[in-house]
Amino acid sequence: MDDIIREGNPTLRARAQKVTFPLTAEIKTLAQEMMEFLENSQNPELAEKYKLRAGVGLAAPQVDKSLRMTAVLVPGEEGQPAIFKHVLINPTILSESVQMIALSEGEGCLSVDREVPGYVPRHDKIKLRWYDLDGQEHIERLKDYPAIVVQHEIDHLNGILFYDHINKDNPFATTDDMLLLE
Ligand SMILES: Cc1nc(NNC(=O)[C@H](CC2CCCC2)CN(O)CO)c(F)c(N2CCN3CCOC[C@@H]3C2)n1
Ligand code: NI
Repeated sequence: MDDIIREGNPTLRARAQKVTFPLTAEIKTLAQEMMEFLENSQNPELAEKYKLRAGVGLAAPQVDKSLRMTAVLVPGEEGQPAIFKHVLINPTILSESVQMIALSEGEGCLSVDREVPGYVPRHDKIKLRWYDLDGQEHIERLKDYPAIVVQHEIDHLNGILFYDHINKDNPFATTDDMLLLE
């Protein structure tokens, strides 16, 4: 897994390019490496051994590839299958709920080496369309945690970082109907 780029690298603020099919071998390899990184980062032994920060998502721009591709690995309970494990190519949010939600702990980012406290308001439900490595179209409705992760990743494809959404005047401001996810 090549190095993850940090704030200041212009690639993080660029709009990533759509991926064209058929995928090159290079892009297929990149997709596999991104998912492998997430798997390793969620394995306590490997994360320790390779000094990896844990991740549930990784977007291609974070490894300096300005492509509309992201790997997402939202684990299930111990020993259960993952809740959402996909490489999303050219993902699009087709619709989004009025209902907003935020992680009560705020968010972090593997490309941001500092704590930025505050709620990151996101849509609680999204209807997501993406293409898989074989070019097959998928459409799924996501809610709560998986929806939050996917929105964080799609933001990266549009040059948006999580703290862009934090209220400058009151980082922990909540609208009365905003859900908080523990
Ligand atoms: C919420 C969380 N964020 C972790 N890190 N940040 C990330 O993933 C960034 C993306 C997430 C930040 C908020 C929404 C998306 C990476 N990003 O920058 C990509 O754009 C975690 F690591 C984590 N978990 C819970 C599940 N646990 C399973 C066992 O292994 C440890 C793992 C820890 N939950
Ligand atoms: Ni991130």
